[in-house]
Amino acid sequence: MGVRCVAIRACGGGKIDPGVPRMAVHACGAAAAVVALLSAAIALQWSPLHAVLQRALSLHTAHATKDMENLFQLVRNIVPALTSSKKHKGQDGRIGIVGGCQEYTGAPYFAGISALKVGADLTHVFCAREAAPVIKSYSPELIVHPVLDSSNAVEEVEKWLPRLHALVVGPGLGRDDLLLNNVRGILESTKARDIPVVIDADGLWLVAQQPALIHGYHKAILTPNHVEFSRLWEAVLSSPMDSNDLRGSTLKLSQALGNITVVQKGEQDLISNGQQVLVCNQEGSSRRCGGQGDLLSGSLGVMVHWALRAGPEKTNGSSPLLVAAWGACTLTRECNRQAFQKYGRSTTTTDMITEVGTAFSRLFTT
Ligand SMILES: NC(=O)C1=CN([C@@H]2O[C@H](COP(=O)(O)OP(=O)(O)OC[C@H]3O[C@@H](n4cnc5c(N)ncnc54)[C@H](O)[C@@H]3O)[C@@H](O)[C@H]2O)[C@@H](O)CC1
Ligand SMILES: Nc1ncnc2c1ncn2[C@@H]1O[C@H](COP(=O)(O)OP(=O)(O)OP(=O)(O)O)[C@@H](O)[C@H]1O
Ligand SMILES: [Mg+2]
Repeated sequence: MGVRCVAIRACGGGKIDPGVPRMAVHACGAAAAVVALLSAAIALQWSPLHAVLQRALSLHTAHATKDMENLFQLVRNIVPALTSSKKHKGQDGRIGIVGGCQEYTGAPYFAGISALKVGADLTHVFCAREAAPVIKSYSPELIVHPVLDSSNAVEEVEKWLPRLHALVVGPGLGRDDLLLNNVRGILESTKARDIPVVIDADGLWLVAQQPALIHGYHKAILTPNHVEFSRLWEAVLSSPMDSNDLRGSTLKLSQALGNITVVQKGEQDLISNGQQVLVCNQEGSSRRCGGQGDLLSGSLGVMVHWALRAGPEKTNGSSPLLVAAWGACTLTRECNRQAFQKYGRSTTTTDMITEVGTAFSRLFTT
């Protein structure tokens, strides 16, 4: 806005004319714009308006900084301490990942290993038969169940559900009808047991086909990327999306889905439960390799368990799901930043996962 006013001044007028076309403004020339920028800066520096703006901006910055500090503290509050000798295996998280098919084996691996690296004790991957040996070969850390395309898939997963603290549904699931139908049954069972669920990737495809499946389930978090968000919007809202108001859109989508938590990933991650919107703009990088969303959904699976277990005193009355989502977004972006510093253009999601430990300590360990 400031630059635009300045450029209009350079055209000879002292008044701001909102009707001046941008092209006309640009035609004034770069040199004039530079002179104008300098003179406007000097003029503003001396005006009382400058003082008011300065104060408003610093107040805004102070509030934003304070909010940010608070959010970091809330995430720290939910992280389980590693000081007790009375811990048993599984206590800090038994997380299920539902995904993995013939085409996609990397995504469920990324989600599962990220959950472990963040601090879960056990990760179970429920995938299609063909994907299982491949996923197992990536890592001995994951427990892999080749059940998702079997005729009794829902029963097979139900056997494990009572032992799981959270489910991440969708990474590398694909869009095969048989698999999607089984996942529908698994989601119904998960809701009936009140288990928190993170829905990502092709799990969101399923939700876009059948929003009622998740509508109003308060332990659900959806993590759409840009395209997945638009798809969900079209499925549940009749009005066109305002792409200039992404915060408002995230809030509205959450409301339309019965106030479930929505994380719209992008240049900034926008997180809403239909009542408030949190923004995560932790520095990342411009490297947009595939799999970063899987790192996010796997991390979120653990953090949502921690946040719900910690209870509202630890999150200071804020929604535990919002706190968990903000924590997982911040962590993912920090992993991206750290990996990019080391590997630049060749950064891949595997490099980001290597950074989870140091990124987590840097952000959330006091
Ligand atoms: N190594 C693997 O196995 C991976 C598998 N993946 C899986 O691949 C399947 C399809 O996932 P997709 O994310 O491709 O979903 P879609 O098939 O819905 O495609 C989304 C498309 O949108 C594009 N896109 C994303 N963000 C955008 C933005 N801000 N602006 C414009 N375009 C944008 C992407 O390039 C992609 O082509 C899922 O099952 C997913 O989990 C991915 O997670 C990536 C890694
Ligand atoms: N333009 C951007 N600038 C900075 N960070 C971004 C940008 N777009 C996405 N991210 C970050 O990358 C992470 C994954 O988001 P992305 O949109 O790539 O998910 P995705 O498409 O589902 O990924 P995946 O390839 O795993 O399916 C999020 O933490 C998000 O904050
Ligand atoms: Mg994705």
